[in-house]
Amino acid sequence: MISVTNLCKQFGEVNAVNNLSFTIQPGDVVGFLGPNGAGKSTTMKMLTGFLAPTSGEVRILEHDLAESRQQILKHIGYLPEGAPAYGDMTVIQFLDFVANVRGLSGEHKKARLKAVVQKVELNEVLTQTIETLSKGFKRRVGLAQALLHEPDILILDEPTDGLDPNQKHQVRQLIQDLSKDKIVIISTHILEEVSAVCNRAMIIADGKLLFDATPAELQQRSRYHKAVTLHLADTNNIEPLTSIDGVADAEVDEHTGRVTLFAESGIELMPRVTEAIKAHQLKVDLLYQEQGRLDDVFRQMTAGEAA
Ligand SMILES: Nc1ncnc2c1ncn2[C@@H]1O[C@H](COP(=O)(O)OP(=O)(O)OP(=O)(O)O)[C@@H](O)[C@H]1O
Repeated sequence: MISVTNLCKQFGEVNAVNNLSFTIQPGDVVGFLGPNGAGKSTTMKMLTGFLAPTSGEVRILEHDLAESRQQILKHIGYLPEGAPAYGDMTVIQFLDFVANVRGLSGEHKKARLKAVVQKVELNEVLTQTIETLSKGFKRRVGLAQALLHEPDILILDEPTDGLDPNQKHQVRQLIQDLSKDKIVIISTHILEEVSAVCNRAMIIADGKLLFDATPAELQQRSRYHKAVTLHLADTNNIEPLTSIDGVADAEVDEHTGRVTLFAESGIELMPRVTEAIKAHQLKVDLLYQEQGRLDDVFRQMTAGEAA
C-alpha cells in the first residue's frame, strides 16, 4: 500500500506539490492527469524517493520512505519522464547493468532479461547504443528496466509518450496484465488512456488534487454525459429536435454536422428523441447516447489552474 499525507514540494516560490494526501491499494491502476506543470512528475519523483519532500510523509508497504528508502526501492519500478539512460551503452549492456544493480544473477537474471526484452520488443535493437535509438525505442528501454526485477509497485511517467499506435496498445495491454496484485501509477496526457487502463483517475492541477475517483465517474461529470448526438441527412432543419420537451440546449459541430442535444436535469432524452424522429420522419444516419467526454471534464476542472 502507498499512503501519502500532506505532501508538499516547493521549488523557491513555486508550490509544485501542494498538500497532497491519498492512499493506493494493491490492484489499483491509478492515472495521474493534469495540465503541464501540474506537479505530476514531482509527485512521482517523491514517491520513488528520488526527490525529498519539503514536508509531508510517504509510506510504502508500511514503511516511511524517508527512513527505509533502500528497502522500499527494491519493490519499485520507475520509468522517469524523457528517456534517461546511459547513451553510450548498448541496450543489452544497459539492461544487464540494471539487472546487476537490482541484484539479479545467474539463470534468474538471464530469464528476466529475456522476458523483458520479449515483452517490450527490444530484440532488433539489443546491440545498438541507446543514444542512437528512436524516441519510442528509448522509451521501451526505460520500460524494460522498470520491469526487470518484477516490482510490486510500478511508477510510470508518461509510459506511452513517443510510442507508435501499436506499441501504445501493447504497453496498455502490458499494464493491464500486470495490474492484478500490483500498484501501478501512470501519468498521461492521453485521457482515453485513463479509461483504457486505469481503475482510478486523479486529476492534479497547481499541485493540488482536484478529483480522485473512477474514470466512469469522471465521465459522468461531463455535460455530455447522457446527451444525445445524431446526424441528420438534412442538417438545416433541427427545429423538431431542439423543440423536444426536456431539451435544455443544443450544439451543432460545424465540422461533422452532428447535433448534440443536452437534457434538462433528470430527463432521459433518448426515448423522446426517437419519438420525434418518427413523428417528423427525419432521416438520421447516426444516433447515440454519449458516455461523457473526458476532455470536456478535464478542461472544466483545470480551467484557471496551472496553464
Ligand atoms: N527541479 C525543479 N526546479 C524548479 N522548479 C521545478 C523543478 N521541477 C519542477 N519544477 C516546477 O514544478 C512545477 C511542477 O512540475 P512537474 O514537472 O511536476 O509538472 P507535470 O505535471 O509533471 O508537468 P508535465 O505534464 O508538463 O510533465 C512546474 O512549475 C515546474 O516548472
